[in-house]
Amino acid sequence: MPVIEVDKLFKEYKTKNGEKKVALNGVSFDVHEGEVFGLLGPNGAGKTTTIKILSTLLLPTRGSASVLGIDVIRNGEQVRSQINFVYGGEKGVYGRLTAFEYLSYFCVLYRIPRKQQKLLIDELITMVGLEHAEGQQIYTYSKGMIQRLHIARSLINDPKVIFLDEPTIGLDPVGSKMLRELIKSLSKKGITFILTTHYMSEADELCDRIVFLKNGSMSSIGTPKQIKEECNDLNVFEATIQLFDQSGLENEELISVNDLQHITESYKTIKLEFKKNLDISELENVLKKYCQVIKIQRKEISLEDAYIYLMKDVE
Ligand SMILES: Nc1ncnc2c1ncn2[C@@H]1O[C@H](COP(=O)(O)OP(=O)(O)OP(=O)(O)O)[C@@H](O)[C@H]1O
Repeated sequence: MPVIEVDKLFKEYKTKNGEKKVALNGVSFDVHEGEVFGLLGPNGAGKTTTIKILSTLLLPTRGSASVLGIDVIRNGEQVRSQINFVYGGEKGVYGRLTAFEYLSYFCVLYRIPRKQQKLLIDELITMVGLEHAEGQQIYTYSKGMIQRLHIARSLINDPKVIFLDEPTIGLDPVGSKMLRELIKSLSKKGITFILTTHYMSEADELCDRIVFLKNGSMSSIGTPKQIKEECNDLNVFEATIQLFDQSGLENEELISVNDLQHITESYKTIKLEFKKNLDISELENVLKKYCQVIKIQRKEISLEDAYIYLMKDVE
């Protein structure tokens, strides 16, 4: 049985001036035990609304959803004891407490018996790699360390499902990497993660499956590989060129130039997208009208390429 079942979820908000805003328009998906499942899409696509409904913070207008077979609408309290969540850039830490004191406070809130608290906190602190900083006040922590502390906090009630809303926002590459490794190791232990992120390389590395939301509806669902394969009429090349007619190249109808990145003053590497299935020599002939071609190669489609391609008509 899936850990999460979402069936035709529909959510309509009423805005302050009385207008109606459809945030979710019939979203359905299942998530399985130990999966890292990504909700991806542009601002306003409905990701946070989905997470809020599944974590019982918001009721849908129509549709149904369950976590571990428990209905989130009728039995929210039972669901809450089985889940937890971490929001990216979360402030709610008490800087003057140490990590140990902070987690002790939450142990009390979660009614963990006093005798078990120390053992549990030590275990969690080790799990998230903060044992060297356990006695330090939290205001001395880096953002990455704070985010790992939030993960430790989210594990206190032994949740089966954890919701992560942009967990690596504002973290440096090393902090992000450590957090991703932590999420992967916890998912191997059977915890299911529902994650939102705007970082496509992160989703590609971390997520077993992904759903792309677009204006409240599902546009694609599958493994990152399956989603990239959906874009089979997208051709991406990378070329190193010496440009003599920039505006000509920018206006060339056959090519869409994604990225104009300086390598040296005279050479540029550009990423090119084609709708038509040109081969490399045909592409080179088009480019030669505007530049000298030093090197050209076909690139594998990244999840970001797929995202931009699949989301291109979002308002
Ligand atoms: N409380 C609210 N009242 C009215 N409209 C809302 C409310 N909350 C969200 N919305 C609208 O619902 C839509 C979906 O919002 P949601 O926050 O779920 O998107 P999101 O995909 O999480 O976006 P982001 O990437 O910016 O976090 C948006 O158009 C948003 O403006």
